[in-house]
Amino acid sequence: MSDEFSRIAKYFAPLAGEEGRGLTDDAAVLAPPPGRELVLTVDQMLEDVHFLPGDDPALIARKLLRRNLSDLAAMGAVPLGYLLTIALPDGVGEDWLAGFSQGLARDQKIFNIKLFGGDSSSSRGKISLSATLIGHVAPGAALSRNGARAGDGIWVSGTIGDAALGLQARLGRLADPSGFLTARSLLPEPRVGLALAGVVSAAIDVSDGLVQDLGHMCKGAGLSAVIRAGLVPVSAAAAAASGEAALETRLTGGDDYELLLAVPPGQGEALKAACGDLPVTKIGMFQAGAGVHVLNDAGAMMQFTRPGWRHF
Ligand SMILES: Nc1ncnc2c1ncn2[C@@H]1O[C@H](COP(=O)(O)OP(=O)(O)OP(=O)(O)O)[C@@H](O)[C@H]1O
Ligand SMILES: Cc1ncc(C[n+]2csc(CCOP(=O)(O)O)c2C)c(N)n1
Ligand SMILES: [Mg+2]
Ligand SMILES: [Mg+2]
Ligand SMILES: [Mg+2]
Repeated sequence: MSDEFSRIAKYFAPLAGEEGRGLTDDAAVLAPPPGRELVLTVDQMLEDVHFLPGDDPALIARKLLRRNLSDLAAMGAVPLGYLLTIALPDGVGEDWLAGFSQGLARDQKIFNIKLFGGDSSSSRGKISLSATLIGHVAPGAALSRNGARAGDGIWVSGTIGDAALGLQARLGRLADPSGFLTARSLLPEPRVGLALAGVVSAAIDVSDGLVQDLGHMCKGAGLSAVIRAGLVPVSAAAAAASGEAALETRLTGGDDYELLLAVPPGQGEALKAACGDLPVTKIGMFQAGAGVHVLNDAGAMMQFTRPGWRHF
């Protein structure tokens, strides 16, 4: 395999914006857009934790960016660019790097972001990646996950549970004849670009699992949430994987990268207008109290083994 510096020059320098100085300096220099605040977020992707050995490197690259773009979406931020860190074990070849950098290039175009810089290291174990995304918002306009108020509706974008079922399919535990669930697991759709400021009182992206991430909103606001499992939007492919276990996987499995929103009464139509073609669905309400209460179709409280993904 080529060495660190030839890899940077060959695969990463062509992706860099001018802030990255051709990836030939000690750091990047970024002029924030005039009158805007910067929003910074970082998420990692580790082999065997976030992706499977042998997964397509282009899709790994794109999911790495998209997991972070989803956090910018949850903040209501416009993406600018990113820093990339990679640690590769010996054995990872040119093909992998070529595919990985092509994946980055593809999503850089789609989301209008540039590479600012990063760090490269060797790993004695598995592949380790992280991206630090930088975005911007109007001063004071960043959304918060902690701003829900009692009486706000709980709304969610898109469909929930596809990626968690898709991972089960990729592990050979579930049939996915259309490939839809697998695709949702490999390539999430971050909901960037929605004008949610002034419409929602809180926002979070669903990464760990709907129930757990809703729990963060509740804790941050000092409130409880009541949702109906039967209202949580489900894709046709996910609906085909019916049963109690599939429902629990959908509500707690994570990797959705959909937005969970607190929406004041009377703002539902404004939310739909802000989301355009992206479907948004009301699944419950915030109220006084603590914790997340999930009701089944009979109105009984559901219990789950765990509310979502938690690293040990
Ligand atoms: N090691 C760390 N050092 C400093 N801050 C951290 C660390 N890990 C998490 N945080 C901070 O804790 C908060 C919650 O992080 P968390 O990673 O759970 O959020 P998330 O990225 O939305 O979720 P996910 O990682 O599941 O996508 C964020 O403000 C994040 O910056
Ligand atoms: C191989 C493999 N096993 C499990 C999962 C599921 N998974 C891993 S971490 C995580 C939460 C978000 O990550 P983090 O909290 O680190 O940001 C989820 C849902 C996967 N995607 N791939
Ligand atoms: Mg995180
Ligand atoms: Mg998040
Ligand atoms: Mg995240």
